[in-house]
Amino acid sequence: MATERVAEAFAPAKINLTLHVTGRRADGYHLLDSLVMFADLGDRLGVALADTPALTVTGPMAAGVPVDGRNLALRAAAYIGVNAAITLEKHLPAAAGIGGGSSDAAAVLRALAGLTGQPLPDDTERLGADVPICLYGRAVRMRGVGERLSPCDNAPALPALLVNPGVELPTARVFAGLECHDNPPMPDALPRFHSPRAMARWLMTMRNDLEAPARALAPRVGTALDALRHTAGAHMARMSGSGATVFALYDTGAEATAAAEVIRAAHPGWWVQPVTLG
Ligand SMILES: C[C@](O)(CO)[C@H](O)COP(=O)(O)OP(=O)(O)OC[C@H]1O[C@@H](n2ccc(N)nc2=O)[C@H](O)[C@@H]1O
Ligand SMILES: Nc1ncnc2c1ncn2[C@@H]1O[C@H](COP(=O)(O)OP(=O)(O)OP(=O)(O)O)[C@@H](O)[C@H]1O
Repeated sequence: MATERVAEAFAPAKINLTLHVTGRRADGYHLLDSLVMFADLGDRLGVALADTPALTVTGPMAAGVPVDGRNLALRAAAYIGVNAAITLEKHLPAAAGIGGGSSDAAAVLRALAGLTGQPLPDDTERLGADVPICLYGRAVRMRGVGERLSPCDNAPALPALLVNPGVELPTARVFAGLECHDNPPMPDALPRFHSPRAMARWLMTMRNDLEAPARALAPRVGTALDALRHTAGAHMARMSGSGATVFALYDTGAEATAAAEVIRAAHPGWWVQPVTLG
């Protein structure tokens, strides 16, 4: 029976600090080895049990987000067979490599599990490759196509700047542009990270294998990476996921905020957000 109770849920941006493409399955999906952390910035949802499914999308990044059955927030509720009325306040750009739709889906699954007492479902990667990591919600290494998770408990909080240069990159097109599908994974054992600087130094020796095809499709990804690398205090800059969002890492939040001002002044149309990753 329908109730008025609304569960509030937060859907943080997912950042792939590394993304090694290590193989390809028979169905065409790629095997990955990726270290993921989450930002203190994300979409905000309200979820209530209802007689029929409903979705309202608002917020600064709502333009162009589907409001019908294509929306992953609605698909997540349908996946567990619950009718839900969902409000989605969009703060993350879509098709941006930071897991917007997957994070919304994970937030809906968590909220509905709380409202109904049902356990979280298995096989959530069928909703989207990033849904299992978004359900996990904190620093994690993902392998396979995203279903093999190992905790990364020793990562320090990382001051970071996220920049999206205003170009949507469909994930499938970026994978299709990969020249080599069998690249080396990260080392079996990850080091212990004692500080943001130590972690950034190690991350510099790792890769995002999707960066080259994304830059070829959208040269503005390269422009944004160059701009970030030139900001004061930036240890490293890399693309997240299949792009086009890029990030840089700093020692302090003050450095990330100062860098944000510099980038905003030079590129007023870009989405620029200082955050902390955890
Ligand atoms: C690249 C990542 O963002 C890394 O976190 C994710 O693996 C992608 O997650 P996602 O956007 O939820 O991806 P999906 O919507 O499941 O897949 C979109 C398309 O990208 C390609 N795809 C995706 C994931 C993967 N491991 N290999 C692929 O080849 C497939 O063509 C797929 O049809
Ligand atoms: N809740 C949602 N928020 C944003 N886009 C959504 C949502 N549900 C479905 N979509 C559709 O999914 C497409 C991909 O958007 P999404 O934000 O999930 O990006 P993504 O780059 O695939 O994320 P990632 O690859 O990091 O998982 C969008 O173009 C949009 O049409």
